[in-house]
Amino acid sequence: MTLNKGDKLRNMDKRRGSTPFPMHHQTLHRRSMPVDDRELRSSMPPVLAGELSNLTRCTSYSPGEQHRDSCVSDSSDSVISSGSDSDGHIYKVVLLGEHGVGKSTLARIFGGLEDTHDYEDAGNTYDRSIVVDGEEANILLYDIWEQDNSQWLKDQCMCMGDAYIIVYSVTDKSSFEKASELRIQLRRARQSENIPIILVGNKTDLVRSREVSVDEGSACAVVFDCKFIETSASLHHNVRNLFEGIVRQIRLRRDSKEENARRMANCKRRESISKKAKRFLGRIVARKNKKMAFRQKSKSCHDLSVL
Ligand SMILES: Nc1nc2c(ncn2[C@@H]2O[C@H](COP(=O)(O)OP(=O)(O)OP(=O)(O)O)[C@@H](O)[C@H]2O)c(=O)[nH]1
Repeated sequence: MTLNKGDKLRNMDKRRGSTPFPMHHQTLHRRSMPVDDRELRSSMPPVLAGELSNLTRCTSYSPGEQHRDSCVSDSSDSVISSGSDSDGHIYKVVLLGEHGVGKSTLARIFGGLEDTHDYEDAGNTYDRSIVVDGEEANILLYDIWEQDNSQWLKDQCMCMGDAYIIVYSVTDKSSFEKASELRIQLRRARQSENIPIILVGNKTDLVRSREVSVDEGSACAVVFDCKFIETSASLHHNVRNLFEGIVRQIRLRRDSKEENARRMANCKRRESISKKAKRFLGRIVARKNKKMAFRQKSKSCHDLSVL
């Protein structure tokens, strides 16, 4: 039986119900293209307009699906604009990385579509509202990076994000090297900005095929001044921490010190006694280990809740 697009989307809605994200991660709606691309199209070389059409396949919404166009459809929210929605907390997060490292798998988990094999309709931009530290944040996650894209489109990707997730596979050394290159490109493109970036070593479940160690990953993060986490999209390990972490990193840079301190205090209040004890012991051990200055710094790249 052939399903029409509406049926497929309704099915996806059902799958979204089984998302591994916790209940408080409410899905508002999913969009498969950057919001309003008219501005972008008018400013681009004609030959690239077709390329953008492929890139941003537009998906219609199923009738019951909640719409939020009032927040997102005006032209100020085009692909290339960024930062206009900080008050509404719509954060544009862009996935970067070599082919096959797991970007789309991570994105689908985030979008609640991890069970779908209908990649044609899965789209490449996901819009979710998640609650982090007791406050809601809206994330637009762009899974549109392709090595084969034109330089112009790559440049757009480098400019449009409020935050970046650079993914490599721990089973593929060359993807790790590519991740470093991407970090350098990003630094060049956004020189004066302090953009949140998380380096992600994915596919940790493939233990026997590992080519990049945790230490190599964190050392790279320290050198490139970004955060670091290892994930297994297949096992859903650390995926939630990754997306919560990116929200925290954005907030730490965007919001006032007072606001972040208040959040921190709230979090600590909610922390269990065992977590508090762990943190306390961690601090004592770190203080005693004076020779570990580098290690301490590299450890902090694992903590996605601090700068
Ligand atoms: N074992 C394992 N496989 C994974 C993991 N994440 C993704 N994969 C698999 O790796 C393959 C590539 O994953 P994708 O999500 O398509 O990778 P991508 O980075 O989006 O690739 P491109 O679209 O080519 O850029 C797929 O077969 C996934 O099922 C993981 O954590 N563990």
